[in-house]
Amino acid sequence: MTTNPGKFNSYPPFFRPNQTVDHVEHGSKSESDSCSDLNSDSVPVIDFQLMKPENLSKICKEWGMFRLVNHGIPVDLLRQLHAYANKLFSLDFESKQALLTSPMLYFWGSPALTMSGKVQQTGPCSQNFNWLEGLNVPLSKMTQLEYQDPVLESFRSLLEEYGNHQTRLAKAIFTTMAQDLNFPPPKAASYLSPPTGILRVYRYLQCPMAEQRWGINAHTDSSVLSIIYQDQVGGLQVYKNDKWLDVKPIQDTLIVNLGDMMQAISNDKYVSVKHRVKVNKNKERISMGYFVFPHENAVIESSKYKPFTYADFRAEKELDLKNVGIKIGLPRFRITEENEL
Ligand SMILES: O=C(O)CCC(=O)C(=O)O
Ligand SMILES: [Fe+2]
Repeated sequence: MTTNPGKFNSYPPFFRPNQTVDHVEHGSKSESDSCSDLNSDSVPVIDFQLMKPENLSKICKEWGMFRLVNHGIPVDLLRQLHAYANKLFSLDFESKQALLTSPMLYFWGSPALTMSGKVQQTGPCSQNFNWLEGLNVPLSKMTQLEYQDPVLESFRSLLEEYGNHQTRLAKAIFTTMAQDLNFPPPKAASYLSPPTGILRVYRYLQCPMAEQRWGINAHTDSSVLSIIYQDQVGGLQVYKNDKWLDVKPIQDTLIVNLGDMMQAISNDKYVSVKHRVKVNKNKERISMGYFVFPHENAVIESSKYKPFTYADFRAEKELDLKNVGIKIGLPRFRITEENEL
């Protein structure tokens, strides 16, 4: 493999090849790697222009995810965003730390951030690091600032445009789901709150021991909906029929994942899909995801869960990450016979 010697200056020191040699022997991926017989072409596809409750219903119940085509996000916008993300991530690590601060915040090692934007360490062991770096971009704050740096300002304005498209898609998809689930309109309005929308731009780093590390470990998203653009490198997998299935990159398509909040508000009719991201020995991967949540204080009422708000869910998740090292998520709120007694 020929690598540009300066290239690893852009990596957080922990992930530079000479730094990681001594982690090789320790630990391995703990999640089962049995892969699905399903062909990755079996990922369901929804045409945004033809979306109807009856097309979405079965897919949301059985898969909790789908590929979205005909979404109307200009291909040129996706290309430009990818190019800018690549340019910014290629800066020296120290420059990224200095330049990319709140509200467009640079982080690395885990996608789990606290409310104040710190990475939540999930235990003392370096094996728990995810092989990624990212930018956390709260959309509500993107219209209120103007960067002096021209590259950053162009990126900000492209992200704002991308965020507007993603918000348009999320509203339309959620409205169609709300029709399928027969939500009364006021409930539907509190369960999807566009001002909570955030973007996550990730660069998954080249990893010399790709077989032993994860880009992101298996998880479900906490969101109502997540909409992901991935480049052509690949690595995203979803869990279906007890096996892992590759979600093959297909140019200019998006991946929609249903999150935990969607599962809860649908009273478990829909599922929050388990997924993970593999890393690559020779290539970096860029993805740009949008995540949207319920209104913070909207009480989620259903027969399967104790009434709770997204704020309760987030607080519980932060505690579990700190104390148990993993997100427990919905089971914390589910009514079990034990809870009922
Ligand atoms: O990068 C991806 O394709 C998925 C990212 C993801 O699962 C997440 O941020 O929750
Ligand atoms: Fe995810």
